[in-house]
Amino acid sequence: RAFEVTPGWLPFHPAPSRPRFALPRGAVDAHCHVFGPGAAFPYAPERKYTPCDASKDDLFALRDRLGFERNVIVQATCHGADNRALADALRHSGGKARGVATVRPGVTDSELRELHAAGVRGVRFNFVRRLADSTPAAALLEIARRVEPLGWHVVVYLESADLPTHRDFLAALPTIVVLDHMACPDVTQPVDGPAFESFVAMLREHRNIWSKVSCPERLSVSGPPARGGERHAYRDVIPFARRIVETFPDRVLWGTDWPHPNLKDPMPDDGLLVDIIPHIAATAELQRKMLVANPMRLYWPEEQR
Ligand SMILES: O=C(O)/C=C(\C=C(/O)C(=O)O)C(=O)O
Repeated sequence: RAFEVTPGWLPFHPAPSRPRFALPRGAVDAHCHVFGPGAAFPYAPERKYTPCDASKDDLFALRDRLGFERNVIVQATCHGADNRALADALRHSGGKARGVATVRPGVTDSELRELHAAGVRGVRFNFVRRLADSTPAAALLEIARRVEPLGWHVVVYLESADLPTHRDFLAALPTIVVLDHMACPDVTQPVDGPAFESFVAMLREHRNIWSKVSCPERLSVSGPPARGGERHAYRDVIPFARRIVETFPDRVLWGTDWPHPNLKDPMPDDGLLVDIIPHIAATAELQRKMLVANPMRLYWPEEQR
């Protein structure tokens, strides 16, 4: 069955460069997705966009090209709560990928066990207005309570303007909570201004709340490097990510966000995104925590190094 790709959809970069930054051994790309292929894994009828296909083989080829060893594959909203494409990618990863699924309130215990057996270790709640569905907070809390005994955590995608609205909900979650992309701060504001201070204060107050420091390309106003410009870019985002990495070194994760859903021009070179890492995690120790120790503790606890 052919799916009409959303007009203006940007496909992922066809030939990412090899990063100059050498990732530490065991590095994990802790935020990426697989899309379809739609012919085998149909996109959800309730989706808000229709992407171009981005298969597990494409993802694993990118992993090897960039120098990662493992992936955490996050269910994308275009597949709704149909986690078949995700589970298929996990099962074909040779144990090198774990997943974060989307489930609905009616999910059965056996479906949760099946997802766990495939390698799922968390659920995702999406409050970003253009992506969100209408599941009530009480139902999401119930899902969190049901997955906690499995050792799963909750990934939450929301925007900083909505943080006050969801603060109590986040505080009530009984699991580790991982906020996507630092809850999308407004990087035109000061990094020590009131808005980002309240984000930092929340992580300080709740030791179970972690943050991904990914997606500068989504958050940046200053944008990518000029053609042939310096390799590291998104200068306006770096101070925000750096502050979170240095303040909470044991509670940060990093991901490519490949294949970069809903990104407007220009599609980033994933190799260049990796080259930003030393600018947000300035020491080998901070890099090792963010890229290896933290994701291993959360997704492969049984392999604790
Ligand atoms: O992939 C991201 O982290 C960001 C986006 C989309 C999704 O995560 C999704 O559809 O699941 C977005 O901002 O549109």
